Amino acid sequence: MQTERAPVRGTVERVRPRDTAVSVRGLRKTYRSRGAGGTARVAAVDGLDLHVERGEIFAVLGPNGAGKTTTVEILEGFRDRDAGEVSVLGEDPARAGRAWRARIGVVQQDSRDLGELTVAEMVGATARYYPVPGEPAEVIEAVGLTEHARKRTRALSGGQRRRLDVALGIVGRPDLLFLDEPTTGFDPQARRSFWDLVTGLRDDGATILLTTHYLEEAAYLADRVVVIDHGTVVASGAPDSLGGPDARTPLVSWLDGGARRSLRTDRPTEAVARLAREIGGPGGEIPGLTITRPTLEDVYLDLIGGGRTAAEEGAGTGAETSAGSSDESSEARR
Ligand SMILES: Nc1ncnc2c1ncn2[C@@H]1O[C@H](COP(=O)(O)OP(=O)(O)OP(=O)(O)O)[C@@H](O)[C@H]1O
Repeated sequence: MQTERAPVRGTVERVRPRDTAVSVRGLRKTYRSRGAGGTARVAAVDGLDLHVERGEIFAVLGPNGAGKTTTVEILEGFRDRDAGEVSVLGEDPARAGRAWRARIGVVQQDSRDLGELTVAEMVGATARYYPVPGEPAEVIEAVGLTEHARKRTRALSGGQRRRLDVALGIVGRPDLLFLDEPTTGFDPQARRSFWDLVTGLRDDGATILLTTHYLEEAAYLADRVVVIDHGTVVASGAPDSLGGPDARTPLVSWLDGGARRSLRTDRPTEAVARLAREIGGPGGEIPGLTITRPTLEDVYLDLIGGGRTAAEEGAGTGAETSAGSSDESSEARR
């Protein structure tokens, strides 16, 4: 369990465990689905464990159908589970009451049916459900909808509707905010301001549980990520350490007689110096040299079995590298 230093009166410090926001053990959910061949059972969530600490942004990643939305809906109290222990802000969502719900903010995957109300009316009406809501005009400003505040919600664009969903999710000033693919349809600028908004909420003490297919979003926002596939956890950790240290080993790549060659090494400077001596042109210039460090997306794709092929990495030939006899610990020919 992670700990934080908590100052105690005087000069003595003690170590205390951080609070838990969400705890899940052995979660299971099976659906019946009807198809041409009769009724089949789909294990959407298959023995899932999660631990989210208060005050962190926690991202749940996984391919389509991995079980993310089912899991999140169970945590939100909107879906029953078949088995497993679930605690959200100290309560079981299947039994929690109105006071618990007022502490939870939800932005679901699908936009709500919005109808005739204006943005300002909708946010104002939603605020009244909560004991200590945010100021509607400030919330509308925070999601960048001020100039559309008097517009009827049915007249909003897709990205503007999504921003309104976010406004409705945060207007109750939740302790725990669920964001299920919140930035789908956002333009790049809106996505950036949304990221600032989310980090601001975290800095104000909220816990955020985010599902997203945008890996750069998870890399930017999340304190920790979990990758799930077929309803179970395949990896978890901080975005920059997911998959273990070898997963981020840099790739040095260059052209040799027209063929692209590459070398994985945790000492790229040394490899480049050797290449410059051995195959470098005038001034030691190495043709087509690139050095890349795998991104969260690369690591994710490897974890779920959709990693880059040698061809995608530009190796093509599988030829041995001239630096291939190096003693670099994590060398791999591509
Ligand atoms: N109401 C339902 N009835 C039957 N099967 C369902 C139902 N909801 C989800 N499933 C199935 O359960 C599995 C997990 O679905 P879920 O929506 O939780 O995945 P997801 O990770 O959120 O996917 P996506 O990234 O596409 O949103 C899928 O195989 C899906 O087809």
